[in-house]
Amino acid sequence: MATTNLSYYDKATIPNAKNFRFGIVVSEWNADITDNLYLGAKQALLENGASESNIIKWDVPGSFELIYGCKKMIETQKLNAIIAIGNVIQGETKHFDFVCDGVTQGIKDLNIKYDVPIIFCVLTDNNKQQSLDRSGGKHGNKGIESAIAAIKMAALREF
Ligand SMILES: Nc1c(NC[C@H](O)[C@H](O)[C@H](O)CO)[nH]c(=O)[nH]c1=O
Ligand SMILES: CC(=O)[C@@H](O)COP(=O)(O)O
Repeated sequence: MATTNLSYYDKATIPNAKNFRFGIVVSEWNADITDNLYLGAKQALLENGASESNIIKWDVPGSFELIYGCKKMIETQKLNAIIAIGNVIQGETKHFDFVCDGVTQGIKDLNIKYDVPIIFCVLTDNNKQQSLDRSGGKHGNKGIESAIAAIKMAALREF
């Protein structure tokens, strides 16, 4: 089993985020899951020095819209890193595959095109329980993991 605890990190190894400005784009699909991912990410940013006023949150309808939301945020806001938050759960059809692949490729492309790191905080799960387990459940909160990645990448971007 590849899953590790998504929330554990050594605070002593994390750069201070006090001078960084973060964007968080959150999908409204499966909002009970994405809200917990967002709260985990925001709390981790604040615990590592970020100011509440330096965390900009936008909502989009679904994970596929994370692509445009992140693009627009980069083009209109002065940010050090962005966290893209979504939760895609397998349904009856292949739509899951296309949404997951589309948002993955889209966010990858934005990371190549622009000089603002976008962290992939999209849970792509077989069922709801897997989503619950990874948004504050037995496997931790991927929002926390993503916030730490955002801080580290914002620091790397300063080089
Ligand atoms: N089924 C899920 C979706 N589907 C909606 C798409 O993301 C998109 O909003 C729609 O195709 C219109 O462009 N989105 C999720 O985030 N999670 C799902 O489980
Ligand atoms: C993963 C999704 O996009 C979701 O809408 C799948 O629903 P379904 O495949 O049952 O239509």
